[in-house]
Amino acid sequence: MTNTLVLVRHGESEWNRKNIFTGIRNPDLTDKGLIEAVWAGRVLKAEGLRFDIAFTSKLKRAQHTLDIILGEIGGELPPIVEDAAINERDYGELSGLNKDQARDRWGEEQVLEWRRSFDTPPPGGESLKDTAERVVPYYREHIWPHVAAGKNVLVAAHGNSLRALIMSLEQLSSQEILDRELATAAPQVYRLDELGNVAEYRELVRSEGRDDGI
Ligand SMILES: O=C(O)[C@@H](CO)OP(=O)(O)O
Repeated sequence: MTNTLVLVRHGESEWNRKNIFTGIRNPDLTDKGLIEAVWAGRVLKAEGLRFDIAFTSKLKRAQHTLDIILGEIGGELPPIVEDAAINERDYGELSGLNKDQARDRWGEEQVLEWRRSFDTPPPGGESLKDTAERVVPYYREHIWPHVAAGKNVLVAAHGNSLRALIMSLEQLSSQEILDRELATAAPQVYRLDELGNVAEYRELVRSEGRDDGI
């Protein structure tokens, strides 16, 4: 038996648009982010997927994305669990700063290391490793049991909290996760075996200029 777990990063946020480090700050979606979330809901519906339970963070860009997706899929709403354990990685002192200005101040290499290294936290913030240390135990205790019980589970969260989870699911090395980028609102569809190993993985990606309503 394989069970379905879908991970989706929130749609474009106001701070993604402005190129600002966000972390656990709380901007909402842009108009484009809203449309992306609608697209994600429609494409999941077109796949014939319905969800028995959904998880999201305490941040409104992820919650709003989830609400839109579930609304597009329609039918009875599944229970929704909100937990700070799957919040975005805390960017510490970088939160609220423009990414280009941060590069001017600290240099390209330093900023890239804070953004994409595995275990170097930005000042006052969390590394991807720190993020994994809260996301993965939460997944094992609270999310996986539903998948294991044969339920379809949707998780709407954030670029880095999901990268931390994907690293564990796909058993990627700290080197391999560095290049893994998640597009906004592109559902990552996993079929997991009874041990939680990935039996099948597909990313549903938007192609620009589609005119079929999806
Ligand atoms: O600002 C953030 O919180 C994240 C996600 O958008 O940025 P980065 O791409 O640097 O991980």
